[in-house]
Amino acid sequence: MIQLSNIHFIREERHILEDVHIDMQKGENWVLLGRNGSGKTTLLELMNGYEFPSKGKVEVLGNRYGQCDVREVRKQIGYISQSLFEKLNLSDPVWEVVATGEYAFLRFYQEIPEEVKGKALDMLKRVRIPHLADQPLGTLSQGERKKVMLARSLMMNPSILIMDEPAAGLDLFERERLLQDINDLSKQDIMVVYVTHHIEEIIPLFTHVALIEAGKLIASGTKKDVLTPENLYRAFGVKVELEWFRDRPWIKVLE
Ligand SMILES: Nc1ncnc2c1ncn2[C@@H]1O[C@H](COP(=O)(O)OP(=O)(O)OP(=O)(O)O)[C@@H](O)[C@H]1O
Repeated sequence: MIQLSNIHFIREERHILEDVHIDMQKGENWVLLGRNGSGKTTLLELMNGYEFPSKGKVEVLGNRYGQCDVREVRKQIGYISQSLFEKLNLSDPVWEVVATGEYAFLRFYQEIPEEVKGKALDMLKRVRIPHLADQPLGTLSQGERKKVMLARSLMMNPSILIMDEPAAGLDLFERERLLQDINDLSKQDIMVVYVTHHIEEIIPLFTHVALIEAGKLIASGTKKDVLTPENLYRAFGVKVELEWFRDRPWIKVLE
């Protein structure tokens, strides 16, 4: 569903990505894991067609970027990021913010059809915040805001859902509630691509991990193959021990 081949991304004489290959197949859900500034968000921008590689090939849902209308491909991709959140209007009621996802608008300037409103309310039920439907977006907690983004991105029934550090800034309770909603996506026919630097966010939904350091791929493949103390040391420069509990990896720092 997403193929990145021989990707190089050079800006201002800096090699930000170097010879990256990742092949994401249907039925898989991926985590891109790596330190701050390793190139994770840049990879997401390439998948969305907001950036183009200096060299290499990006193919998404059978469309080769550069030879297709990227806007058409984007209609099948949900993207959750802080920069998108910042474009939303904090005074709009939550249900309306969710409803805008149906058309990939940022705001409505005309009446919203009843069926779209109904669908938005259903999405809010799905992420367990139906009681917040009429509240202005700006009054919500950080965790609730992330759930609104998730509900909004599901409105257009995407084939791929890309999330850039959705759990950043959440406390343990809020993080686990959000991760539970994301894990529930396993019931749906949707590929999830998730960026984080926190290993414990690799919930059972995720099947594969790409580990990246300074723009280079250290390893990519099934999570049990990639998440070894050796690979994590290469990516994070910290010696760790790793333990699997309920199909989630937990780490102990050794030094
Ligand atoms: N258009 C650009 N021009 C110059 N430098 C860029 C550009 N885009 C990204 N970079 C640089 O590339 C590096 C990788 O950035 P990126 O945002 O992809 O990292 P990241 O792994 O997502 O980091 P974080 O976890 O901190 O969000 C950073 O050092 C960033 O400053």
